Parts: sequence; structure tokens; C-alpha cells
Amino acid sequence: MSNPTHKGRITLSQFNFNANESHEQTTNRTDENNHTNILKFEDIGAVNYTLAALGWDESWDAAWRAWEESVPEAVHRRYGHAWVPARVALSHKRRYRVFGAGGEWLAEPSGQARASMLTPADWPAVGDWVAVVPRPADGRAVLAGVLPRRTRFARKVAGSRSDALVVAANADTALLVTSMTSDFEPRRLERYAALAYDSGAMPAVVLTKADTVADAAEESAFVAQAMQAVPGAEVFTVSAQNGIGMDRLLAYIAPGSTVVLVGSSGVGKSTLANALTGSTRMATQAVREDDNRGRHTTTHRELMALPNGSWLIDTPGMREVGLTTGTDEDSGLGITQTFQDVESFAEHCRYRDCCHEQEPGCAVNTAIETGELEPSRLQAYRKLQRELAYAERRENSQARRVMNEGAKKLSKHVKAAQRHKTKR
Ligand SMILES: Nc1nc2c(ncn2[C@@H]2O[C@H](COP(=O)(O)OP(=O)(O)OP(=O)(O)O)[C@@H](O)[C@H]2O)c(=O)[nH]1
Ligand SMILES: [Zn+2]
Repeated sequence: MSNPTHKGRITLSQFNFNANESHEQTTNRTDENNHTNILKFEDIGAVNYTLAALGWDESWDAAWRAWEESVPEAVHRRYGHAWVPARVALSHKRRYRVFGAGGEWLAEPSGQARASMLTPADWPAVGDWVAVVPRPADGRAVLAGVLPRRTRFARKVAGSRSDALVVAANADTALLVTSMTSDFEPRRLERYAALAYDSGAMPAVVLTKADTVADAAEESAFVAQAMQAVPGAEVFTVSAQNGIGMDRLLAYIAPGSTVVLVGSSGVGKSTLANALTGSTRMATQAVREDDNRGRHTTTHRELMALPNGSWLIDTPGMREVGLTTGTDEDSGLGITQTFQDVESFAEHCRYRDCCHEQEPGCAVNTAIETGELEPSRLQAYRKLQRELAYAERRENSQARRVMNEGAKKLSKHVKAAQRHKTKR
């Protein structure tokens, strides 16, 4: 596969940009993005990828055919002969910068597509594969549909609604980034791992700032704790400062695959993204191009090509991803996978509903007594379960409120209709 390369130059018009797509509080990072933006491309065809280079494979082919079959006849007649697959590289207020075979377009959903986007989670997200109908004349395209996602990172939309907004789609790997400093916090790593498993992406741990670690022994201690926090995950130690460990990390990221960075503020995600992409310019650093008119150029992309032919998703939204429960039956799956060790002991508890408190025959407590299991693991497990239970309760009460409101409205209607009837 040939290396994807960026060609040409993108000129950005000043546009009030809020990458979060909703009018809510933004992070510093998004604030910095507020005035750089995306919509005007002077150089159509500035990128030139093949579908395979974008991550397309046989199973996407199958998904594409299934999607085409699901599309109503009328839509087929209107667009069917002209639509092509493309991948969302940047999203902005329900407009999408997409990469397709040999070009990029600014895509907007058709009325038909819009009608099928019932909740925010149905809207396209960075990393999504979409069907677009390009209009070669002006670099724009109609977005006709979104292919079902393999994986998704979602976060709650701020406010009272419990809708989730997808901030990164179709990532194969989630790099859980944390630094080997006093910030290091195994419990947080566990939470991020649960999040990754829930998304469907495979977690790997990246321990940053290796240059600040005193010696090999200290580094091994960090690695050991990370391995314990995320059992079975690969652990990488890197320094973006001196480049140590970067080759090993890059080698782990398969060509054609998509990785996403997950981690708290300040752990070095942007620096890592820079080091991985080999670029010195990032989202936050728009370079002044034409002082007279105050224009800026930037290479800012949320879907970024890595030199080995893989893709990195770094969206501002990823920085606000929190624990979401979701309503699908596999919610809680993430916890199970993050706490494989705790749960494998729990299988041997005498009682199926054992809470691992004081119950007789509790295999988890036995494992703690024999030193096979760290007490902190059980504490973290309980804490995460409590948080999930809390989130579920909150969602349920929200659902009840919505239902109550609906019922009130309905009874108003019924009463009004009855009054109307009796009048007549
Ligand atoms: N010594 C050292 N410092 C680093 C390294 N990587 C990042 N830093 C520093 O850590 C600080 C935070 O790095 P960022 O890359 O901005 O962290 P971030 O995770 O993107 O933070 P947010 O943008 O707030 O989410 C900066 O001062 C970096 O210079 C490293 O490998 N070694
Ligand atoms: Zn037990």
C-alpha cells in the first residue's frame, strides 16, 4: 500500500468553529480552535488517497452492499449511480469534511439522510464511513448515509438529555495515554480501559514522558502497575521529547488501522500525536498565511494520516468522553473486560450474587487474603460499578420524566378532544 500523502494547501476562511457541535462549554483546546476553520478549500483534490489507504477492506465492501440494499428505491433512483464511499475527517455543525478515493469534499446530509438521523448518535462522526454523491464542480457533496459502525466512542450531550454523541467512529485501537509522573493514576487507567472496551476498540497503554523517569526500576514499576490496571493490554513507554519508544509504538499500529488517543489533560496526547504524525503543526497552531486579510492555513485534521499508512483520530470531543452506560444489553461489558481478574475469582464465589463483602465462601476475598488479587482492584471494581449504577439510575429517571411529560401531554389532548366532543 502506498503511503498516504497530503498534497496541496488548504485555505481556511474565518469561521466560528465549535468542534463539539453543540453549544456547550468547551475545553481550552476547542476554544483555541474557535476561530480557525474549515469550510473553504481553494485546492480541491488536496488529498489523494485510495479507499484501501483510508482503511477500506472486504468487510466494508460487504457493509456497503448491505447498506445499498437497505436504501429506499426512490433514493436509489435519485443518487444510486453516483454515490461513493468516503471517510469523515472532520465534522463541523453537521457538515463534514470527507476523504474519498482521489479527493475530498465538504459533505452535507441530504434531507432523506437527515430524516434517518433520529438521535445525535446517528449523525456522522470523525472516522465514519459514509456514502457521498460528489459534485465535482464545487468540491461539495451530498451525504446520503452512514455505514454501520464497527466501534464508537460516545459522550453525553450536555444538558438534561441522555443522548450520546459519537465523537470517534471505527477506531480499531484505543491508546490509553497517561504520563509516568506524579499524575499517574491506575484507577483512571481502569476507567479509560472500560471505556475502550465499551467502544469496541482494543485498548493499549502508552506511558508518556519516559525522559522524566529516574531509572529503569522506576519505569518498570509504572509498567507493572499499568499491566495490572489493564490486564492483557500492550504497554508502551515513550518520550515524545527524545523519541524513545516511538518506533515500537508505531510498529504496533497496523497499516490501514485507526487509532484513537484517550487520556486526561496534560498527559501529552497532542505532543504524542505530533510525534506520531511527524508533524510540527497541529490543531492549535494555525500558521498565518496572508496577513493582510487575516487568513490562516492549517493542517488541522481530526483524522490524521500516520507515516506507516494508519490513521489517528484526535478530536476535541474525545477529551470529554466520560463513562456512558448506553441502553444496549452489552453495557457493563467494558467493566467485565477491565476487571477480568476480579470477575474470574468471583466465578468461584459460593453465592452467585456475592457482593464480595463478608459473605462466606467468597473467592474474591480469599484471593485478596492469599495475595493473588490486589485489594485496590476490588475497590476500583466496586467504585466503577457504583458509578455505572448511578448513571443507569439517572438515565432511568430521565426516561421516566420524559414518559411522564408525554403522558401529561397526551391526557391534555384527550381532555381537549373530549371537551370538543361535548361542545358539539
Ligand atoms: N518531558 C516531557 N514532557 C512532555 C512529553 N510529552 C509532552 N510533554 C509536556 O507535557 C505537557 C502537556 O502536553 P500536551 O501534549 O499538551 O498534553 P495533552 O494531553 O494534549 O493535554 P490537553 O491538550 O490538555 O488534553 C506539555 O508541557 C508538554 O511539553 C515528553 O515526552 N516528555
Ligand atoms: Zn465474592
